[in-house]
Amino acid sequence: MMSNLPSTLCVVLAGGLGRRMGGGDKPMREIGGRAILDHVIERLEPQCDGLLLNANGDPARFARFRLPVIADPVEGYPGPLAGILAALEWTAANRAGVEWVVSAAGDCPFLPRDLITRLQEARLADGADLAVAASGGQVHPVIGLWKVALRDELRHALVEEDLRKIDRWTARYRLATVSWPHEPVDPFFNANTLDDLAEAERLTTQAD
Ligand SMILES: Nc1nc2c(ncn2[C@@H]2O[C@H](COP(=O)(O)OP(=O)(O)OP(=O)(O)O)[C@@H](O)[C@H]2O)c(=O)[nH]1
Ligand SMILES: [Mg+2]
Repeated sequence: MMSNLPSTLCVVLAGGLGRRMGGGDKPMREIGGRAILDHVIERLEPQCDGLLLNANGDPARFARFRLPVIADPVEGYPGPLAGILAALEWTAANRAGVEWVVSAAGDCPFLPRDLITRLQEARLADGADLAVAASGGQVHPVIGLWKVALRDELRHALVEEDLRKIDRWTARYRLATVSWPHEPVDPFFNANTLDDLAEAERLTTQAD
């Protein structure tokens, strides 16, 4: 990262089933002639010290992105916390010294270009363990800054306690919340349905 903030990896969460869109990989759906994942990578790559892709099934379908593809380390599609756990455990095993991971959803084509800086700065300013993003008065806990050292506690919560909701896990820690303006385009707009894809196509001309 081009600052004096701590080294931070980024994980793109693409581990969901995309049921509201009829299944398949939402990040591979196209907007403006490119996969949503291309938009996500273009926005995140300059901000971080390495990108990971969390996805289940055959990693070969993502080969052209040339990213490490890491599967959920727990079975049964328990939700985005599984992808966050995958990233924290991968980072601990493969990138010694990196203490922070930012997660972003793979269906968000307009992510802020200052996402990591602002999450890290808020976390430091508040003396927090974690930070999450918000816009338009809504918190988006899938987009957050996570401490690698909390991986065992997260694994315990997921596996032993069957905890699923991100909010229920973050409530256990000191949490910073960082808001972004949602005009002209909500940077956390996410494409969940085919109608959302059409909406994203319209918004792409207005996004920065
Ligand atoms: N690793 C992992 N990520 C998940 C899981 N479920 C959802 N996600 C991710 O969490 C983010 C937000 O989830 P949704 O927008 O609901 O995506 P989804 O679950 O694929 O879609 P629906 O089935 O329509 O709800 C997306 O980036 C998903 O890829 C899961 O079980 N494992
Ligand atoms: Mg979504």
